[in-house]
Amino acid sequence: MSRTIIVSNRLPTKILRTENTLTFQPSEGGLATGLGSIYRQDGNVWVGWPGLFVESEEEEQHVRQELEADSMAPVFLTEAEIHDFYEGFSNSTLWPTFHYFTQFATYEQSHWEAYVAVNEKFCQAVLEMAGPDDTIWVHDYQLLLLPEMLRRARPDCTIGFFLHIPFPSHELIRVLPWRNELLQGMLGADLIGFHTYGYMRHFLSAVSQLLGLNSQNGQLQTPTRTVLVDAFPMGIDYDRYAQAAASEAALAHEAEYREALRTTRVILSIDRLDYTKGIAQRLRAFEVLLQRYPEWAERVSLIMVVVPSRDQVAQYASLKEEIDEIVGRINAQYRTIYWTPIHYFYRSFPLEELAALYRIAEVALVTPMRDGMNLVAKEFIASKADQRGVLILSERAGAARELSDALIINPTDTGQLAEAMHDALVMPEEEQMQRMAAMQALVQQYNVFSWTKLFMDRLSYAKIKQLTLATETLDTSTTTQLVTEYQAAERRLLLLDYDGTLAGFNTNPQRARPDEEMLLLLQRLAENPRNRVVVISGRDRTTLQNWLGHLPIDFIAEHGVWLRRAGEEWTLFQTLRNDWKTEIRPILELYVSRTAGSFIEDKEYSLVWHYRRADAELSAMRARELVSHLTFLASNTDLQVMEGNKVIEIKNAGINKGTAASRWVAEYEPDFIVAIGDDRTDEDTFGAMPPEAYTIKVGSAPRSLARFHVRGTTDVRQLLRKLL
Ligand SMILES: O=P(O)(O)OC[C@H]1O[C@H](O[C@H]2O[C@H](CO)[C@@H](O)[C@H](O)[C@H]2O)[C@H](O)[C@@H](O)[C@@H]1O
Ligand SMILES: O=c1ccn([C@@H]2O[C@H](COP(=O)(O)OP(=O)(O)O)[C@@H](O)[C@H]2O)c(=O)[nH]1
Repeated sequence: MSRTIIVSNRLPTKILRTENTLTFQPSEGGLATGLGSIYRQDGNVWVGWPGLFVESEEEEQHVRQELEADSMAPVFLTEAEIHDFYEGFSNSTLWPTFHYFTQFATYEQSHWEAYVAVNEKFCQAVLEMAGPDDTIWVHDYQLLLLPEMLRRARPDCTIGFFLHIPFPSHELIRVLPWRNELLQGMLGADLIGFHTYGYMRHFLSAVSQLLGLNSQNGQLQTPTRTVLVDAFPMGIDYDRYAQAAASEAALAHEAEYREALRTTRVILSIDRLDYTKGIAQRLRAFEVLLQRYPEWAERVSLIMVVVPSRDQVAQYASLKEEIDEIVGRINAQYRTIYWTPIHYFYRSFPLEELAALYRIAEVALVTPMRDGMNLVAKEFIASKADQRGVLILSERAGAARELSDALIINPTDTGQLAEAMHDALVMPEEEQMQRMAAMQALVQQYNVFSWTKLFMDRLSYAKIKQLTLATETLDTSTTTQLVTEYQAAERRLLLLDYDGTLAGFNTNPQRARPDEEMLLLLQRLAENPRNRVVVISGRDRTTLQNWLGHLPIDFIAEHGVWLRRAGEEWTLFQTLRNDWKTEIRPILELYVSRTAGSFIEDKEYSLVWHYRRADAELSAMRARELVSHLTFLASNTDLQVMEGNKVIEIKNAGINKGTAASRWVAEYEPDFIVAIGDDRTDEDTFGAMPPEAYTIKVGSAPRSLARFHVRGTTDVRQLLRKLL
């Protein structure tokens, strides 16, 4: 039976050692609490770290058995690994960078090496248990390399990846020395999910700017596969929190707290200790509230739960000291015999006590500087059976994209936050209920179960999409078949595109000169009297002549405008005009001046706007604009607009690589054809070939007319070598 293997750094159960006994208890943190409700279904299993350093093999065995009985498989980490991988790379490099706190980020090579090694450790653990039909669902920033590692070991397996923290602007990602490896690691997945569309947009932009990979509607083309990218705002187990809040135990705790607090009204804040959560700023805002509105003294208290977290990381330890200091100062200044302004707890609470806190609070303060989602906000909403209560929510929490009925604030604006607290305390009940009802409907419907289903459905869709889009890979057996047919044939035609096929791309096209090996390969292939080798390119004839003209090969240049048979003169495909250039060139010049890095190539019978060196997003936008502008001008003329790989070309209509290549097929009457190309313009060649021809697309091949695809220029070289 197929099942889902959830993989995250932390398991939903953590194990504590007190003297000689081990205690198993629920982990804190949104990932563990959120997914805690789903992993036990359908034979699923959760792979992760149990938070314990085992001291003997027997202990390891015992822990493994206990966890296995509850559908978990532990990955044990050593103290050194936790230091370098968890506290180091995960929480001192990635966490601050992804939350826009680069001033706290460190860049240690040894931490990176530990990160790679621990991701490999997780990879081994997953591979040991994953069957061919299992779905692997990798979670979060601690395991960014894992999808690609798994993909290398199991090319066909189904892998989903979800990032629980923000994905920041490309400007922050580019600071990381290991940025490309991290992005490549994520791209091993079939589906990559984020909490919000904003994070998804940043990711696609980073992938485009740093790896040069394009996407359309969240569909990303890597050299080998189509990867889907989408936004899935995570929900909570609504009923669990609603039921906990209605439980006898929660009511009893609430009664206790009420008795102790007497008539004091309650503002609540609950977070892990983290500088991203805006705890210090929130305390200052509470102080501003007491200064601006002295009438709240003795009438309102802040109950603040801070759950210990990552306290071995220096920034967390100093934040703890800062919070202690601010709480001490405010309490010392405002406290009376009858009233404590801030009730501060530095520990975690069991579910029923948390539920009682959610119940008793009239206002919840969720005011992070940055937060992937924030589940506390949603748990507060689920706990409010009587719909009274106000949520104050930071605009920089992922949850703010959904919970627009909260009072949305900028967490750095302490004045605004203090006013929001006042507004919340005086908000009429009717308005509270209206806002709360709307948020409850949303949080109840988009819960963690619907979130999981949506993700899993989309992951299946990603797999189907890959199958329908992909052309067949030119694997060992099809290559053997190709070579066998080639060897048996008498009249072979080899149509080879140049850029992206024979040669790799260079940001300066004039630098993509042929290397010695390519020249030798073409020479030797063309020397065989049974072969006709044609380089079929969009390049101008002068460049092709200079680079390859001494070889005994044929040429189709400028996408079919100029033709040359080996040893003969260049001829035009048909009579052409180029008087149109005077009108079109100024338009292209306008786009060059508006798009830094782009330039014009003036060929004999065409004009080309190149944008490979320009900013990816800006030039993609300009390219759309230019195509529609040129297409409008070209209508009712004999001109055509062609889109290639980061180029837009305008030229005489009716001529393309396909029409030119057909002339070779008709004249030469080959009994074997191989046509290789990487570009939109090579599709014309593929489309013009008879069905038995070996048409090969270089790179991933959504909607290609080619029968096969290979990954890149290295594979092309290998294939040509095999033909010799
Ligand atoms: O495992 P820890 O180092 O103790 O940290 C706890 C978790 O913190 C982060 O939670 C995130 O996930 C939540 C659910 O999606 C989300 O609401 C929150 O905004 C995130 O910060 C972290 O991403 C997890 O990996 C940690 O386990
Ligand atoms: O004493 C506590 C306080 C909080 N939490 C839980 O910790 C999670 C915090 O998740 P959130 O998404 O708000 O932030 P994260 O800590 O993951 O960054 C929530 O589910 C809380 O219920 C907990 O288990 N024990």
